[in-house]
Amino acid sequence: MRSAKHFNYSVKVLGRGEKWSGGDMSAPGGGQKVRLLKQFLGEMSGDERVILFTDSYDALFASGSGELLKKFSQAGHRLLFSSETLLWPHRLLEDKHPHVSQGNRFLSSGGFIGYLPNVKRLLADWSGADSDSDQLYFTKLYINPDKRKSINMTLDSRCRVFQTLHGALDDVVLKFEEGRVRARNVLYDTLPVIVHGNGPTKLQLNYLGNYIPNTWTFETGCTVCGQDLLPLSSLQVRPHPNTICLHTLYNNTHLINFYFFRTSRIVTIISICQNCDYFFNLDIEVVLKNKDTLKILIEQNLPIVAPMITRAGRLWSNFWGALSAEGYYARSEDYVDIVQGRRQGVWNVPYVSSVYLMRGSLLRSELQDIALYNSQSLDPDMALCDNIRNQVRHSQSLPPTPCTFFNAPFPLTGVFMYVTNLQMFGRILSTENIQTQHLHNDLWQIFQNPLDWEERYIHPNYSRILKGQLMETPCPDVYWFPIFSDTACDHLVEEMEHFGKWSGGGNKDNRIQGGYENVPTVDIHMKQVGYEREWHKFLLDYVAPVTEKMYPGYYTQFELAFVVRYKPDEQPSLRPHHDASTFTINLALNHVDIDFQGGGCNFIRYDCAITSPRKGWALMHPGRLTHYHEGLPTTAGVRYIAVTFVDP
Ligand SMILES: O=C(O)CCC(=O)C(=O)O
Ligand SMILES: [Fe+2]
Repeated sequence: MRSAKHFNYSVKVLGRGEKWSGGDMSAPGGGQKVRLLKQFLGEMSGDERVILFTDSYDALFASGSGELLKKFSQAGHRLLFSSETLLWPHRLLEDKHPHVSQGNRFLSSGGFIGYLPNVKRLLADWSGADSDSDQLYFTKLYINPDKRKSINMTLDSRCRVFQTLHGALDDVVLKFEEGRVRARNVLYDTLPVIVHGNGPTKLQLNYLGNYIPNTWTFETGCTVCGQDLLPLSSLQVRPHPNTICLHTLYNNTHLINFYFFRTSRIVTIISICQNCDYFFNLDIEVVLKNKDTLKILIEQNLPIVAPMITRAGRLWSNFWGALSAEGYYARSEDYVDIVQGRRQGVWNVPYVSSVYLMRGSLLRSELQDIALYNSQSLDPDMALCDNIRNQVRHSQSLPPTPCTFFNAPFPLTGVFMYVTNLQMFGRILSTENIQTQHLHNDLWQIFQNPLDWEERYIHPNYSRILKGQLMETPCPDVYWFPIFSDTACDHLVEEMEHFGKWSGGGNKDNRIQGGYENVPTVDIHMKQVGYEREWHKFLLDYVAPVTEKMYPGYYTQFELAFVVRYKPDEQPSLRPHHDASTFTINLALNHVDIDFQGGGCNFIRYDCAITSPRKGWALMHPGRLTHYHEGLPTTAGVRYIAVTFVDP
């Protein structure tokens, strides 16, 4: 309808509101269309009147009536039929088909254009049942030389007017023209006027419909995305729509619950959605960054719409642009452009997951009687989309229009699913290799979900350091900069306390090479809690850029990293010493005056002490020779630091 309106076709829909009894594509049928058309044309007169008939729910217009009539007249016959590559329902009739010099040899009943008297002649002999095959009826007339001649019919073999997609998927591509898009048949080098997604090609038609005739073009972007919006202000009955959110937002500490939530959703959705306006599904692996997401989705006013979210820096997203023959993921030609935002719009796609808004009314009508997430063979998300694609969408009633064009109903219209990338909405977490054995498992997520890790654990002012701001030099060649967030400090301390195997602070230490520690502290090595790889990654990604600024030429290859605990009644201080390092990173994990009294690091040669260490800030200083140093006594509370010896 959108494409018809675009070209100002006036549309008469035949059989609207009537029960369809013409079959469901699983077997020959369609006779109802012929009966309806014959009935309708009975009252019509005019020898030079041209009638275009097309199937309706799976067709779209790529050009206007001027081109249509011109091509019809060029065909040199009074009735022009759509053609297709496949012969059905009776393959034995093949020999009877006239040969064509180029193009499809077989008739397709889904579309034709002709003068009224010829169309009437075509329909004159019909006395079949609604469930009889229209395809067979028309085909028999066509292969009968006398009938063919008297009706003066021919086939549009090279798809100049009608493009059927079944059997021709590889031959039809999008052709972008200035401000408009057409389909191009690359086999016959033609630009069809009507594209018909006959047979199992509905998803391909949806794909083409995302562009044709001007839905999205390079010049205009999306031209329909702002149409038929539902302003939130129009929802006046209740101040807030009765949206149901089954899943909590990712809270960073309970990644693993994702699995639990997934199964619970399948059970609860059916019982909970009795009278909601919308069903909003939000899986636990979704990180929404756009606080207007729900508003935007509601306003988009579509049966099912998902905000596009992606895995940071990857091509992974929560939609598929195409399906493979087996119903699994396939990459559409535009997938990468959509994921990377080079094409922005609201896209009709065969699969969405993780986060989407569904109209509540859908659950009470089209989707009422099905177990949404159930399937014999598919996982719950795929089952949902499969079920949705295969449901009937009750079309909205259209105003009556003058009848120059005909159209027929069909049963399986499918509920459309859309994904919008008009705005940035958020990300999907990677849920692979989730560690569960630690107290703060998210600390370990630096590899899997680096962006989320950074947001949570890196100091908000860290980026200013890289811009050359905020760096302090409290003592000669000692640099001081923010790096860890409060949460990072807390989690690391809590993780260590949870682990609990603090060293005794004695010289004997079989955790290190040689088994002897010259300057022992009460500590736990990163390695002991399985955090060595992650700590190294943290050093590489966040410390090395600072190091390379201050001490150029040194890579961060750490020898030893550990968390030290100072307590008045345990080990309160550390005697003057050199570190076993070229330089050292000394990261304060808690607050002086709040968590402890005293403490700090004193550089003896310079008589320079940092006595007010800041939580989350790191000291970076040479380890030997010039920077002989000591840990000052902690007089109350507990002081924690994370120390890394770097020795490239
Ligand atoms: O207490 C401090 O800040 C100094 C710690 C230290 O020098 C070390 O652990 O090697
Ligand atoms: Fe030291």
